[in-house]
Amino acid sequence: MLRLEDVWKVYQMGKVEVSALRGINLEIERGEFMVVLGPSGCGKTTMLNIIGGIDRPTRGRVIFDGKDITNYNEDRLTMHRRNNVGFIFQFFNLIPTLTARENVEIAADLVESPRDVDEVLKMVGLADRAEHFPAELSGGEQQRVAIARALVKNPPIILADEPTGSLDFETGKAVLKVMREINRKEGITFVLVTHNSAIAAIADRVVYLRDGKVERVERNLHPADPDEIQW
Ligand SMILES: Nc1ncnc2c1ncn2[C@@H]1O[C@H](COP(=O)(O)OP(=O)(O)OP(=O)(O)O)[C@@H](O)[C@H]1O
Repeated sequence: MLRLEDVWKVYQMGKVEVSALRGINLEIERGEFMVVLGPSGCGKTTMLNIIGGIDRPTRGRVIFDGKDITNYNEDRLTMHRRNNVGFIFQFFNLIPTLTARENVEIAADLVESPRDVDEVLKMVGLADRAEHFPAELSGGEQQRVAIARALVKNPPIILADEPTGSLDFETGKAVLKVMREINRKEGITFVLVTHNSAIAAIADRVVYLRDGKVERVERNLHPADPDEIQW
Protein backbone atom coordinates (compact mmCIF):
# COMPACT_ATOMS: atom_id res chain seq x y z
CA MET A 1 0.00 0.00 0.00
CA LEU A 2 2.96 2.28 0.57
CA ARG A 3 6.45 2.11 -0.85
CA LEU A 4 9.63 4.02 -0.11
CA GLU A 5 12.08 3.96 -3.01
CA ASP A 6 15.68 4.94 -2.29
CA VAL A 7 14.56 7.54 0.23
CA TRP A 8 17.18 9.95 1.58
CA LYS A 9 16.75 12.71 4.10
CA VAL A 10 19.62 15.12 4.54
CA TYR A 11 19.44 17.95 7.08
CA GLN A 12 21.66 20.97 6.57
CA MET A 13 23.04 22.12 9.92
CA GLY A 14 25.02 25.19 9.02
CA LYS A 15 27.94 23.80 7.07
CA VAL A 16 27.38 20.25 8.26
CA GLU A 17 25.07 17.79 6.52
CA VAL A 18 23.29 15.16 8.60
CA SER A 19 22.01 12.21 6.59
CA ALA A 20 19.12 10.92 8.71
CA LEU A 21 17.98 8.45 6.03
CA ARG A 22 20.39 6.91 3.56
CA GLY A 23 18.62 5.06 0.80
CA ILE A 24 15.58 3.41 2.39
CA ASN A 25 13.70 0.86 0.30
CA LEU A 26 10.63 -0.47 2.04
CA GLU A 27 7.23 -1.82 1.08
CA ILE A 28 4.40 -1.64 3.63
CA GLU A 29 1.75 -4.27 2.99
CA ARG A 30 -1.96 -3.55 3.35
CA GLY A 31 -3.33 -4.73 6.68
CA GLU A 32 0.01 -5.55 8.28
CA PHE A 33 1.22 -4.55 11.73
CA MET A 34 4.79 -3.40 11.14
CA VAL A 35 7.22 -2.53 13.94
CA VAL A 36 10.29 -0.43 13.10
CA LEU A 37 13.04 -0.96 15.63
CA GLY A 38 16.31 0.86 16.08
CA PRO A 39 18.49 2.84 18.46
CA SER A 40 18.02 6.52 19.19
CA GLY A 41 18.98 8.69 16.23
CA CYS A 42 18.82 5.94 13.59
CA GLY A 43 16.10 7.80 11.67
CA LYS A 44 12.86 6.18 12.89
CA THR A 45 10.88 9.39 13.39
CA THR A 46 12.26 10.88 10.16
CA MET A 47 11.11 7.81 8.23
CA LEU A 48 7.67 7.81 9.87
CA ASN A 49 7.20 11.49 9.07
CA ILE A 50 8.03 10.84 5.43
CA ILE A 51 5.68 7.84 5.30
CA GLY A 52 2.93 10.04 6.76
CA GLY A 53 3.50 13.04 4.51
CA ILE A 54 4.55 15.27 7.44
CA ASP A 55 7.93 15.65 5.79
CA ARG A 56 9.39 15.17 2.31
CA PRO A 57 12.47 13.18 1.30
CA THR A 58 15.55 14.96 -0.01
CA ARG A 59 15.81 12.24 -2.65
CA GLY A 60 13.81 9.16 -3.63
CA ARG A 61 10.10 8.50 -3.99
CA VAL A 62 7.08 7.81 -1.78
CA ILE A 63 4.33 5.83 -3.47
CA PHE A 64 0.95 5.59 -1.72
CA ASP A 65 -1.70 3.35 -3.28
CA GLY A 66 0.09 3.53 -6.62
CA LYS A 67 0.26 7.34 -6.53
CA ASP A 68 3.59 9.15 -6.34
CA ILE A 69 3.07 11.61 -3.47
CA THR A 70 6.71 12.76 -3.35
CA ASN A 71 6.11 15.98 -5.18
CA TYR A 72 2.64 16.83 -3.95
CA ASN A 73 2.34 20.51 -3.10
CA GLU A 74 1.54 21.56 0.48
CA ASP A 75 -2.26 21.56 -0.05
CA ARG A 76 -2.38 18.12 -1.64
CA LEU A 77 -0.08 16.71 1.02
CA THR A 78 -2.32 18.16 3.75
CA MET A 79 -5.38 16.55 2.16
CA HIS A 80 -3.52 13.26 1.88
CA ARG A 81 -2.52 13.35 5.56
CA ARG A 82 -5.96 14.38 6.65
CA ASN A 83 -7.87 11.67 4.81
CA ASN A 84 -5.44 8.79 4.63
CA VAL A 85 -3.17 8.80 7.69
CA GLY A 86 -3.80 8.56 11.44
CA PHE A 87 -1.02 9.60 13.84
CA ILE A 88 -0.31 8.51 17.40
CA PHE A 89 2.55 10.17 19.33
CA GLN A 90 4.52 9.44 22.48
CA PHE A 91 3.07 12.38 24.40
CA PHE A 92 -0.53 11.97 23.14
CA ASN A 93 -0.79 15.58 21.81
CA LEU A 94 -4.36 16.06 23.01
CA ILE A 95 -5.91 19.51 23.31
CA PRO A 96 -6.10 20.08 27.09
CA THR A 97 -9.14 22.38 27.01
CA LEU A 98 -11.30 19.83 25.15
CA THR A 99 -12.92 16.69 26.58
CA ALA A 100 -12.03 13.23 25.27
CA ARG A 101 -15.09 13.27 23.03
CA GLU A 102 -14.31 16.77 21.70
CA ASN A 103 -10.70 15.81 20.94
CA VAL A 104 -12.08 13.00 18.77
CA GLU A 105 -14.84 15.16 17.28
CA ILE A 106 -12.49 17.81 15.92
CA ALA A 107 -10.59 15.14 14.01
CA ALA A 108 -13.88 13.73 12.69
CA ASP A 109 -14.93 17.21 11.52
CA LEU A 110 -11.84 17.53 9.32
CA VAL A 111 -12.41 14.51 7.10
CA GLU A 112 -14.82 13.49 4.38
CA SER A 113 -16.14 10.21 5.78
CA PRO A 114 -15.45 9.89 9.50
CA ARG A 115 -16.55 7.04 11.73
CA ASP A 116 -19.05 7.52 14.49
CA VAL A 117 -17.38 9.25 17.47
CA ASP A 118 -19.19 7.21 20.14
CA GLU A 119 -18.43 3.98 18.32
CA VAL A 120 -14.66 4.64 18.25
CA LEU A 121 -14.65 5.76 21.90
CA LYS A 122 -16.28 2.43 22.70
CA MET A 123 -13.77 0.53 20.57
CA VAL A 124 -10.88 1.92 22.64
CA GLY A 125 -12.72 1.26 25.91
CA LEU A 126 -13.46 4.88 26.78
CA ALA A 127 -17.23 5.11 26.46
CA ASP A 128 -17.55 6.04 30.14
CA ARG A 129 -14.71 8.59 30.08
CA ALA A 130 -15.91 10.64 27.10
CA GLU A 131 -16.70 13.77 29.09
CA HIS A 132 -13.37 13.87 30.92
CA PHE A 133 -10.63 16.37 30.11
CA PRO A 134 -7.11 15.00 29.37
CA ALA A 135 -5.86 16.09 32.82
CA GLU A 136 -8.60 13.94 34.37
CA LEU A 137 -7.43 10.84 32.49
CA SER A 138 -4.53 8.44 33.13
CA GLY A 139 -1.67 8.24 30.60
CA GLY A 140 -3.10 5.02 29.17
CA GLU A 141 -6.54 6.59 28.83
CA GLN A 142 -5.07 9.67 27.14
CA GLN A 143 -3.30 7.42 24.65
CA ARG A 144 -6.61 5.64 23.98
CA VAL A 145 -8.17 9.02 23.18
CA ALA A 146 -5.30 9.58 20.75
CA ILE A 147 -5.98 6.18 19.17
CA ALA A 148 -9.68 7.08 18.88
CA ARG A 149 -8.72 10.41 17.30
CA ALA A 150 -6.64 8.57 14.69
CA LEU A 151 -9.30 5.91 14.11
CA VAL A 152 -12.27 8.27 13.72
CA LYS A 153 -10.80 9.54 10.44
CA ASN A 154 -11.21 6.00 9.12
CA PRO A 155 -7.72 5.97 7.59
CA PRO A 156 -6.22 2.99 5.77
CA ILE A 157 -2.98 3.45 7.75
CA ILE A 158 -2.11 4.54 11.30
CA LEU A 159 1.42 5.58 12.27
CA ALA A 160 2.54 5.40 15.89
CA ASP A 161 5.76 7.02 17.14
CA GLU A 162 6.87 5.43 20.48
CA PRO A 163 3.22 5.10 21.58
CA THR A 164 4.19 3.34 24.82
CA GLY A 165 7.21 5.54 25.52
CA SER A 166 5.61 7.50 28.33
CA LEU A 167 3.52 4.68 29.79
CA ASP A 168 4.36 2.08 32.41
CA PHE A 169 4.73 -1.52 31.34
CA GLU A 170 1.19 -2.80 32.03
CA THR A 171 -0.48 0.31 30.60
CA GLY A 172 1.78 0.14 27.55
CA LYS A 173 0.79 -3.45 26.90
CA ALA A 174 -2.91 -2.58 27.19
CA VAL A 175 -2.45 0.21 24.63
CA LEU A 176 -0.62 -2.16 22.27
CA LYS A 177 -3.49 -4.61 22.67
CA VAL A 178 -6.01 -1.97 21.58
CA MET A 179 -3.90 -1.12 18.50
CA ARG A 180 -3.45 -4.77 17.57
CA GLU A 181 -7.20 -5.42 17.91
CA ILE A 182 -8.04 -2.47 15.67
CA ASN A 183 -5.49 -3.69 13.14
CA ARG A 184 -6.98 -7.19 13.10
CA LYS A 185 -10.68 -6.28 13.24
CA GLU A 186 -10.66 -3.27 10.94
CA GLY A 187 -7.81 -4.28 8.63
CA ILE A 188 -6.08 -0.94 9.24
CA THR A 189 -2.34 -1.03 8.49
CA PHE A 190 -0.13 -0.01 11.42
CA VAL A 191 3.48 1.16 11.43
CA LEU A 192 4.82 1.52 14.96
CA VAL A 193 8.33 2.84 15.61
CA THR A 194 10.12 2.20 18.86
CA HIS A 195 13.51 1.54 20.43
CA ASN A 196 11.86 -1.07 22.70
CA SER A 197 12.87 -4.43 21.21
CA ALA A 198 10.27 -6.35 23.28
CA ILE A 199 7.52 -4.88 21.11
CA ALA A 200 8.93 -6.58 18.00
CA ALA A 201 7.33 -9.86 19.08
CA ILE A 202 3.78 -8.61 18.41
CA ALA A 203 4.50 -7.48 14.84
CA ASP A 204 3.71 -9.24 11.58
CA ARG A 205 7.01 -7.83 10.28
CA VAL A 206 9.91 -6.13 12.02
CA VAL A 207 12.15 -3.63 10.25
CA TYR A 208 15.55 -3.09 11.87
CA LEU A 209 16.84 0.40 11.14
CA ARG A 210 20.44 1.42 11.75
CA ASP A 211 22.28 4.58 10.73
CA GLY A 212 19.50 5.63 8.36
CA LYS A 213 19.40 2.29 6.56
CA VAL A 214 17.27 -0.84 6.68
CA GLU A 215 19.55 -3.42 8.25
CA ARG A 216 17.10 -6.32 7.86
CA VAL A 217 13.41 -7.19 7.77
CA GLU A 218 12.01 -10.20 9.63
CA ARG A 219 8.57 -11.78 9.44
CA ASN A 220 6.96 -13.20 12.59
CA LEU A 221 5.00 -16.26 11.54
CA HIS A 222 3.33 -16.35 14.96
CA PRO A 223 3.12 -12.81 16.37
CA ALA A 224 2.85 -12.76 20.16
CA ASP A 225 -0.18 -11.41 21.97
CA PRO A 226 0.73 -8.12 23.72
CA ASP A 227 -0.16 -9.87 27.02
CA GLU A 228 2.74 -12.27 26.51
CA ILE A 229 5.56 -9.74 26.14
CA GLN A 230 7.82 -8.30 28.87
CA TRP A 231 10.09 -5.31 29.17
N1 LIG B 1 14.95 18.79 11.93
C1 LIG B 1 16.20 18.27 12.02
N2 LIG B 1 17.28 18.99 11.75
C2 LIG B 1 18.51 18.45 11.82
N3 LIG B 1 18.77 17.17 12.14
C3 LIG B 1 17.71 16.38 12.43
C4 LIG B 1 16.37 16.88 12.39
N4 LIG B 1 15.54 15.87 12.72
C5 LIG B 1 16.32 14.80 12.96
N5 LIG B 1 17.63 15.08 12.78
C6 LIG B 1 18.77 14.17 12.93
O1 LIG B 1 18.51 13.02 12.12
C7 LIG B 1 18.89 11.83 12.80
C8 LIG B 1 17.70 10.91 12.93
O2 LIG B 1 16.75 11.48 13.82
P1 LIG B 1 15.36 10.77 14.17
O3 LIG B 1 14.63 11.64 15.12
O4 LIG B 1 14.67 10.36 12.94
O5 LIG B 1 15.86 9.44 14.93
P2 LIG B 1 15.07 8.44 15.84
O6 LIG B 1 15.55 7.07 15.47
O7 LIG B 1 13.61 8.69 15.76
O8 LIG B 1 15.60 8.81 17.28
P3 LIG B 1 14.84 8.79 18.70
O9 LIG B 1 14.52 7.35 18.99
O10 LIG B 1 15.87 9.34 19.64
O11 LIG B 1 13.64 9.64 18.58
C9 LIG B 1 19.49 12.26 14.12
O12 LIG B 1 20.89 12.33 13.96
C10 LIG B 1 18.90 13.63 14.35
O13 LIG B 1 19.75 14.43 15.13
